[in-house]
Amino acid sequence: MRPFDDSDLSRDGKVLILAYDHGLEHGPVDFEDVPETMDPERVWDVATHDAVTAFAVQKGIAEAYADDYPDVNLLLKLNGTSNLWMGEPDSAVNCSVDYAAEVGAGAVGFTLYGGSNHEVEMAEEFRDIQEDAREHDLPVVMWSYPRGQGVKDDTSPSTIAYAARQALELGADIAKVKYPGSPDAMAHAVDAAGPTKVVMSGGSKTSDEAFLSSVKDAIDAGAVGLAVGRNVFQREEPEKMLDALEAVIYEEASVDAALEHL
Ligand SMILES: O=P(O)(O)OC[C@H]1O[C@](O)(COP(=O)(O)O)[C@@H](O)[C@@H]1O
Repeated sequence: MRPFDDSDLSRDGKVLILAYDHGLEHGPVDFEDVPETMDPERVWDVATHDAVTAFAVQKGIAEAYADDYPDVNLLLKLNGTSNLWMGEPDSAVNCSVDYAAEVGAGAVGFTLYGGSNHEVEMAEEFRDIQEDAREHDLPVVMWSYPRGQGVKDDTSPSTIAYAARQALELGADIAKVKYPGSPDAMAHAVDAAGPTKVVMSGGSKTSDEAFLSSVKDAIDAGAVGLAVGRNVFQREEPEKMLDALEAVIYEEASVDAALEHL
């Protein structure tokens, strides 16, 4: 397993990945609340905040802007699907690890839909990516999202523990999982992941307090941090939410103290 240290994805052993692949995964509808976020440059600017340890984007967004943001740690997502796809969950590999390294990535990301009819092919694709990433010494983040025919409840404690374990078994350095609803269930997922670190997925935009409380619970349960998109960039003042997350994730602040940043 690749050493998890302060040189790449983490700050003081903690992680805050700002995700901005929504234009592909969900479409421009995700930018309607704050229309300026349609412009990738606006969100690259947000990603320069000290709290952000990596910025997750697709290849096209990386190619167009990465050179202008040398201080942003680029996490290149290597597969993705649009919401227009109506089949069983699947995600097309659209970038190689070699090309990610060429574009300047400090880490790579891959979505695996465990339980989908396409799980076998996706796991095989991940094998190549994981081994190529080792060659390049790039950490691998798995968006481990059980989904599809084999999955009844994609956020149940047992499903999320399985998602975390699947990331370990297949060789990911970090498992990005949905919050399973309680600190105990998150702690169980963290146990299941063993040496693979766990980050919580942000999800759709919620109230400041509900969102920060779930982040706090996840950190207290042993998650190393968060991979978040909408709960940051769909706010009018995303930097203030990053200030609040910085307090919760790196400074062990209470939710009430963090809320003062907003
Ligand atoms: O597949 P879903 O659940 O719609 O969400 C996928 C999105 O969620 C993320 O994993 C995290 O972003 P959010 O914090 O906005 O949920 C993105 O990288 C991705 O675009």
